Amino acid sequence: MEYVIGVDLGTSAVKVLLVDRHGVVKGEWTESYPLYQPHSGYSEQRPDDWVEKTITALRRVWETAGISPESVVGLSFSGQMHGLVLLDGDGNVVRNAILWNDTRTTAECREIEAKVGRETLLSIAKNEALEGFTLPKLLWVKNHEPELYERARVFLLPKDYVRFRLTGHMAMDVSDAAGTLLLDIKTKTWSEAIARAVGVDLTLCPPLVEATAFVGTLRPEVAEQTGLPASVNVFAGGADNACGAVGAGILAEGKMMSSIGTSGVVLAYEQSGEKDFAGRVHYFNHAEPNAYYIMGVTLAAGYSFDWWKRTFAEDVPFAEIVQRAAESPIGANGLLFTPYLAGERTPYADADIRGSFVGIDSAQTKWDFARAVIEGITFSLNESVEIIKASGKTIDSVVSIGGGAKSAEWLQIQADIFGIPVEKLKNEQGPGLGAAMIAACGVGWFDSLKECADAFKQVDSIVEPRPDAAAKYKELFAIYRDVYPRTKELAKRLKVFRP
Ligand SMILES: Nc1ncnc2c1ncn2[C@@H]1O[C@H](COP(=O)(O)OP(=O)(O)O)[C@@H](O)[C@H]1O
Ligand SMILES: O=C(CO)[C@@H](O)[C@H](O)COP(=O)(O)O
Repeated sequence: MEYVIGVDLGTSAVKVLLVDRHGVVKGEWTESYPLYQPHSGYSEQRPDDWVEKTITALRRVWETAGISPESVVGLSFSGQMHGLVLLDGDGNVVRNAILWNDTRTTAECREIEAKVGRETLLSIAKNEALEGFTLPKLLWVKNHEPELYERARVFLLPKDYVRFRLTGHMAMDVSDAAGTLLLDIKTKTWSEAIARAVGVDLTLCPPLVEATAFVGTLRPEVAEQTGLPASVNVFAGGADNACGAVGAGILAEGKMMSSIGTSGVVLAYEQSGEKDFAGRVHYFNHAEPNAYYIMGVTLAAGYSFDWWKRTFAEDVPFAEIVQRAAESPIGANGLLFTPYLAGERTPYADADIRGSFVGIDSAQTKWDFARAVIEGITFSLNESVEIIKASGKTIDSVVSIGGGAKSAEWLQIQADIFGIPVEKLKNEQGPGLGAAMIAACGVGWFDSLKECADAFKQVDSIVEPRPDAAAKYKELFAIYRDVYPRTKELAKRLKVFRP
């Protein structure tokens, strides 16, 4: 039997999957690493932690599966998007990576809008200047750490850096480059117009490859450390949401995915790169060549759930929290939560907003608060569902992946709030499965990602929305939507009191 490996470099951990020709996950290994948040709105990681933990996971995944490493024929990647990794001329990291959920770069976003022009930016990069994207981070380093900026010779994104360290191949895949604000989405080339307008030297931008491209094999020392054969075929891989979409079979019009990871994402397939969504949604190149997707992002989805668990129920497993929360009624006995713990992107591009509990009553319990957090995260995702529906797409079902897909109770809440049937997959493994599928196609098991998805994707169940619940959530969603406009100025005034 032959196997492929999918490496998902997430925000909370690197997750490595060993997958056979039938799409069966024969092994998995996860290694976590720290997130550094020295100030409110700051979010950094050490790129060498990613490399160290990925190498450990690559060895443990085949060892614990009890297979011969010689039977691994292909490997690819998915990774957290936008994170800035700056390298010097020797390929050494010059500073910690500034991540996708870091919101320190509001001034740089205004600088990009002033120098490039919002309409020009939207026509080329197809996305608004948002704090989470890479170019604002690059300009922040140029503005605030000029000596580090001077040392930098190239920038990479998280998974591309790990792949560079494992193979020696320096490149960035297009689906991830789409989230930098420097890529011309239609031509899939670095935009000279944007770079020149903001004063960034295009030589900082690495070569571009498609997510499906063969990029080489493992460095001998990496083969030694991982126990994998140096001859393993390595394929570029894609952005985590593009790979999540591949794994969920979002490879045709009308398909939509809901992913509750550290971030929350609602994503829909888009065949054309020529449309104009006026920046209301993210608009990125897909991991499938010459395809695209649109998506809305809740910055603190699983991150809000993590925060609540860490603060109020540290020793209670996630699954038990969700079960206890499900015992609270719809609407959590009159309690609403907004998940703006790290600012927000969709539908409010607001780095200063922070979360709220509204309606706190002395009769409410800890589990009402847990339910309010779960409902608030899902209401936020529903804002993106509504935007995608309003863009004219006909969506007949949504595939749920990530932490929110791990429990029947949260799947039901998604169906009731979205008002759309929710597909639960048998082998839901998030973006890592999409990365494995890229490798499976690359080694010739399938002729296309669509053919692979048809073979690998297995629907376990479809959760239907319950009319009575959906009606109650429609009322609650209207109240939820009133919270942002009524708290955004308060959040700005509270900013001076934040750490
Ligand atoms: N059993 C569970 N039920 C609900 N949510 C969960 C469960 N396990 C983990 N989570 C949530 O899922 C998130 C992790 O999802 P994952 O896709 O692995 O994250 P990432 O890719 O961002 O590292 C965590 O933030 C956590 O809040
Ligand atoms: O910023 C985005 C997408 O624009 C996030 O989706 C990141 O890509 C992080 O993903 P997770 O760690 O939540 O999977």
